[in-house]
Amino acid sequence: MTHSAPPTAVSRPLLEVRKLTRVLPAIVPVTLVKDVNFSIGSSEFVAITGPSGSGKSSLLYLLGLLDRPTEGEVLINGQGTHSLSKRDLAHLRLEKLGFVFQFHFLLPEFSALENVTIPMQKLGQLSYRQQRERGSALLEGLGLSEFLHRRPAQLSGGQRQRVAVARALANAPQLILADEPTGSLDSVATEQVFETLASIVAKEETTVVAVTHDIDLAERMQRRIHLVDGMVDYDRARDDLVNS
Ligand SMILES: Nc1ncnc2c1ncn2[C@@H]1O[C@H](COP(=O)(O)OP(=O)(O)OP(=O)(O)O)[C@@H](O)[C@H]1O
Repeated sequence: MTHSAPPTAVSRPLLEVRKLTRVLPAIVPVTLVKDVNFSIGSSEFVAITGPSGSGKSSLLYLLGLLDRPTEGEVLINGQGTHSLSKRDLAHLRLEKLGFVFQFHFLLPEFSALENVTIPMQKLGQLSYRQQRERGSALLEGLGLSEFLHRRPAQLSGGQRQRVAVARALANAPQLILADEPTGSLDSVATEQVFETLASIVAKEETTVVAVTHDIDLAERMQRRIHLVDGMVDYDRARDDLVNS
């Protein structure tokens, strides 16, 4: 049920989903996501919330083009994605999307800086020197200038997750998708990572969509899409923004 209108009507939204449905085939099919519709514009900070098993991660995987819907589609900058090949989807992900997961998934044998340059190497648009410069600037911008050459094991949990955020920003994505980005962190590191994501939205003109169980964090984001049983229960702007 929709309790109030989404905050912005955008003519050509960054991300749009129409009648998005994902059913797992089985003797008794499992519906992960059902008839989900919304649009998300630039520089939005959106929480996806809902009870355990409500389909939050499944929805995020569909938004990130890591899984394909059974029905409906995901549009990025107004372009449909359903007919793209695996290779085209991979390129679109590399160029337009950044991912942050609950666990950092940094490569342990590489330094923070090397981890951040990996997506740039894959995209192949910058020289080695440019990659190092951009990687250093991203890490410095996230308060990690002293840790460029440290390996993940030499960093705290919050520092590792901020390196993962810098890696997600490597190719200047329009959209960052985060699945429980603070789920494995203590309260101090949670605050650092949250502030990092908020600053990206404010400064980089990047949209962040984050699945979270943390209702206090969700209420500090600009918009909340709440799922129940794979469906949108409500999609609303933060109250103080609605009333401002
Ligand atoms: N591969 C699978 N096979 C069978 N059921 C699955 C599969 N993947 C997900 N599910 C089920 O689909 C539902 C939605 O899962 P999903 O992980 O998207 O929910 P969630 O809201 O992210 O949950 P949580 O908050 O616990 O991480 C759950 O009931 C889950 O058990």
